[in-house]
Amino acid sequence: MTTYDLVVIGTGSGNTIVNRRFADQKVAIVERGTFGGTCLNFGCIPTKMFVHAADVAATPSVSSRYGVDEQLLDVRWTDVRDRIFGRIDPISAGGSEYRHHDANVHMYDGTGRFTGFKELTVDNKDGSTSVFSGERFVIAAGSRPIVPPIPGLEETGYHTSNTIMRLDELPPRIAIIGSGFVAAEFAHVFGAFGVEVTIVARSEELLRSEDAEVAARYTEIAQQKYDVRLNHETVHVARQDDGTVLIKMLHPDGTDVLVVDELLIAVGREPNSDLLNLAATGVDVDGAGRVVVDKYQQTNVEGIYALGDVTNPHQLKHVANHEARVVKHNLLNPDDRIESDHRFVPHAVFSSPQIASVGLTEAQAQERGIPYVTAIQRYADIAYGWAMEDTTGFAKVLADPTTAQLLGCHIIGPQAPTLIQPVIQAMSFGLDAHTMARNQYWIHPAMPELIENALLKLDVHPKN
Ligand SMILES: Cc1cc2nc3c(=O)[nH]c(=O)nc-3n(C[C@H](O)[C@H](O)[C@H](O)COP(=O)(O)OP(=O)(O)OC[C@H]3O[C@@H](n4cnc5c(N)ncnc54)[C@H](O)[C@@H]3O)c2cc1C
Ligand SMILES: NC(=O)c1ccc[n+]([C@@H]2O[C@H](COP(=O)([O-])OP(=O)(O)OC[C@H]3O[C@@H](n4cnc5c(N)ncnc54)[C@H](O)[C@@H]3O)[C@@H](O)[C@H]2O)c1
Repeated sequence: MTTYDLVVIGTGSGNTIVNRRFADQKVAIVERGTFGGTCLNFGCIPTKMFVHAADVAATPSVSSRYGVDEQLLDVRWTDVRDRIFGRIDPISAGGSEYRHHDANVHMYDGTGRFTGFKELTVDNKDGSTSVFSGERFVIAAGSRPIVPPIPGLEETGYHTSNTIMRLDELPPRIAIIGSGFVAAEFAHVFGAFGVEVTIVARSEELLRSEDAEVAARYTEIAQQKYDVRLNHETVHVARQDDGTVLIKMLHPDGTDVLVVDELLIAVGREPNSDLLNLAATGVDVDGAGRVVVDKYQQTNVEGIYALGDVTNPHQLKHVANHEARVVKHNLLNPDDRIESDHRFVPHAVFSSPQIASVGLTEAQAQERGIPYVTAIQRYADIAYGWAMEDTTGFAKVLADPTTAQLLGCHIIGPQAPTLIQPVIQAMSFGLDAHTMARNQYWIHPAMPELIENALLKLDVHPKN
């Protein structure tokens, strides 16, 4: 049986590990789906390309406020779609091609599963089976959309984020079941393109894992743009004779029905660990199916590392990339390993409006008994936000009252994912709010004044 020095399962962030520094090693890479993984093919990149097109499509709806009258004439969906995938698909194909001709790498196109200690069997797409072993492994198998057990769903047919971006035409109406990242981003995309969007949420609020004030503000704004059904549990779906989809929902006051043309399921993602038969090699998973790793990203089996959505609860590309860098270093420097850093993991939702967050929410600070003060700065009260006539956006910061160390930041409004970056930097390097606000210039009248003013408002009293 062939033994590889290194076996990587999954070509998302896992693929970034194998570079020239592994040229003297015999490497196997295994991929069951589209080369390049979720972010490139089904996630971050195409969604943000659609979001950008949606932002452009949405401008006429607000431009008159500035004395500029614009009209949205048409959204040529197939052109939008084909421009995006016309740019993405060749990157995936090129990556695959490169790996298939990589001198020290054997690329397996198939599904891998462990069949013994450090032994992998791959069911190749061409119908053949390969069995080999590895000295060391990287499990980078990612996650997949959860499909809830709603009666009628399988027979009716539905989309997930894997398929929705490749629709043949824009539907007149779409229902999105779920109320998290995917729901918020696709509601913006389809809403801006003129589709009637209904969000069906089990919870009483959208984006409920955000800071409460941000979630409340987003929900309020979403209710003005879309048909938002809160506290609605979908109990049945069915395809009608005319091809439309009938959705039946239960809510606290009774039942509700909805008829749409397409259905998007967006209720979270589950790790792909169950495809790997990890018990055969003795790797532990937790109750949520995540591969358990230590601070070096190593599993309980020496030489088997894991990274990304298959192991961490964040399910974000920048986290998968960070972990891939840690794993790469530790594979190359087994006697001088480094630890991954999950202290301040930020995220952004590219919805309308945009949202970004890092650190503790107020509810989390309260639950953990951490003393904090907060300050809120509205976009409307800083020069650029005022110029834009933004009326709904704000930044909220949390800090320790005695040390002024930043504990969290939550922003809803224009440029939120960019505005939050200096706060992530300050938290990562221990820069306190007081020093951050006062000991540097803030360009006037640029949007980061939102952060400067929020920091200045904090009632903090550092001793030095
Ligand atoms: C719609 C959407 C939008 C997103 N937007 C963002 C964003 O804006 N910013 C952000 O930070 N994150 C975003 N994410 C999350 C981000 O895409 C993921 O966190 C990231 O791609 C995870 O990388 P990974 O390497 O862990 O897994 P993946 O990229 O999923 O790679 C895993 C690979 O392993 C393969 N595989 C699985 N099992 C096996 C097996 N048994 N054998 C062989 N191969 C296998 C899979 O086919 C897959 O290609 C988004 C996700 C979605 C769905
Ligand atoms: N901008 C980004 O970084 C970005 C964008 C998209 C996706 N992602 C990643 O992908 C992951 C998956 O996104 P997502 O939106 O599918 O998940 P999510 O975890 O963000 O939200 C899922 C929502 O669905 C609700 N839900 C669960 N079961 C339900 C059911 N049966 N019926 C109705 N609602 C139900 C949950 O309460 C939750 O609010 C995210 O957690 C995120 O990590 C990131």
